[in-house]
Amino acid sequence: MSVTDRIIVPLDVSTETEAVALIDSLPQVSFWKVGLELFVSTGPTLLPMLKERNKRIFLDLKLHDIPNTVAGACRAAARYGVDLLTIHATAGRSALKGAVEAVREGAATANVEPPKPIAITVLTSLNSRDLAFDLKIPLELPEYALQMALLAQESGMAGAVCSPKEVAQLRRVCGDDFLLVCPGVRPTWANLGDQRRATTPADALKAGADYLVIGRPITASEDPAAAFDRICEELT
Ligand SMILES: O=C(O)c1cc(=O)[nH]c(=O)n1[C@@H]1O[C@H](COP(=O)(O)O)[C@@H](O)[C@H]1O
Repeated sequence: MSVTDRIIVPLDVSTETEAVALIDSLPQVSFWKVGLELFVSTGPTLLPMLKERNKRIFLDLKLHDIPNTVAGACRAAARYGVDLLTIHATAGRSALKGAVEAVREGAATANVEPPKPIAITVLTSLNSRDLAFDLKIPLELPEYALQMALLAQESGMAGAVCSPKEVAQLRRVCGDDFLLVCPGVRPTWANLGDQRRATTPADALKAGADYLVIGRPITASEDPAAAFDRICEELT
């Protein structure tokens, strides 16, 4: 897979017009993420357009609820024919196992390929202090991220979303077939924003990430296409 195809760009905007403008300005992007801001604002309206343009779609709904509700949402999301779908690992084993089953059922009713269900381990906006003092989790952050990834793997999930700081360890323990998607990625020339456990794109790929999610360094740039190309050049 080329470096270009390993970068997922999030459509973190709130209108269809802004989303289409971004997609038009970045024809070289093959994998787009539709997340909470756009989905809550516009629903699934952008998905058919992305599919018509042969783009892959990461539907990042970060589902976190009781098993019955997660399964219902997974069944519905799978009908859109998207490629990746996120569920929080902390929804628990039953919800994760149910999600795996539900995406197959939903996709079958729409006669499309099921999305790969992937689990959020620990959001990249959190640091060790947040985990210990606010969330009261008595494990070191990398160990907790690993345990969440293992829970996802045992539940039959296709992969996990993790920080590039933890990806090497997850790759070592979970093996090569477990999909690892890393947001919280920053070129040296970009602002960190609210990301707390970031590395450069090169370090994230070297450490074993399959895909990188890179947003604002590209989308908030005055010239998104130039920023995207610069990241690809730095990776080759
Ligand atoms: O699931 C995600 O994609 C995600 C998980 C996570 O732990 N951290 C994280 O930043 N993300 C998403 O990745 C994108 C990062 O965007 P930037 O910080 O602008 O590069 C956003 O769309 C987030 O919703």
